[in-house]
Amino acid sequence: MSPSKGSDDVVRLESVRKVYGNDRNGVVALGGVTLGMRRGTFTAVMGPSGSGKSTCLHCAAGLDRPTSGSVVLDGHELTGLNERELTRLRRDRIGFIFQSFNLLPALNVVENVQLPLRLAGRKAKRADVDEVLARVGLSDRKHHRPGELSGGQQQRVAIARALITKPAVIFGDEPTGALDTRTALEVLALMRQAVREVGQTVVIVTHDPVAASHADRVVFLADGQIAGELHEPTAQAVSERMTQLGAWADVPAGTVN
Ligand SMILES: Nc1ncnc2c1ncn2[C@@H]1O[C@H](COP(=O)(O)OP(=O)(O)OP(=O)(O)O)[C@@H](O)[C@H]1O
Repeated sequence: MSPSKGSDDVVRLESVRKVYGNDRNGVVALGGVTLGMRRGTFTAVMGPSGSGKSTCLHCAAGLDRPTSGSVVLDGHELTGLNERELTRLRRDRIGFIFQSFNLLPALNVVENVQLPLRLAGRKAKRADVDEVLARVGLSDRKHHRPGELSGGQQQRVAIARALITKPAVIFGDEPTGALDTRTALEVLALMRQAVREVGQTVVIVTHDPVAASHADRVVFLADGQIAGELHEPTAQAVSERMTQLGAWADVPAGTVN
């Protein structure tokens, strides 16, 4: 396969290797991955359990450091940055969406959305907050706390919180993993909309072929290596590729969409 190349890449991993533990009994989570994500595209990373998906996402987002290789995000080489510089880069240029939403329970919706800007010492303009909340369909829930919202609504707050900083990339680690099918589709549609309407770059890890079919491209990992990719994927094609990779071997029949 030929990973995408070129200056349009907003994230680029070059020969990224990640070994957990020491040289003798280490686990090779990534064995030299080269991969680019173009600006304004939606990429899903898939692969069997333990294939290195989360490690790949974490290295790309500066949450984990590669053992060797290079990661360039929005023109910045991450591997040379110290912890403080990495923290600032994550705060200013990256949005995160997690399976478990990660909202602060004591803050209401508006305050949760404003949080990344506050942490950066920037003023969150009310009009900007209103705009992102309208975009995710939560204009009527501004003063609710997370505990008063459904799972789908909480994830929409997390998307609004990720969008408010206008990050170079939004990374999602199983962003629909805790949602029912219909709610997951709404959340995926919102991410798709952010890509289409404001040119947002989105990269998610998912186990779900239906979720992956919303992406422009699916990148498959197996044993810490790129094992192929699909463009304009259908859920059926993704599912077949996962079967070829032996992804469902340990899953009881009928539990995969
Ligand atoms: N902190 C760690 N210490 C040691 N080994 C780790 C650590 N994190 C991940 N690994 C190992 O690295 C490999 C890749 O893990 P990773 O979590 O990236 O896979 P994954 O594809 O995201 O898996 P899953 O789909 O099950 O979440 C696995 O063998 C895992 O056990």
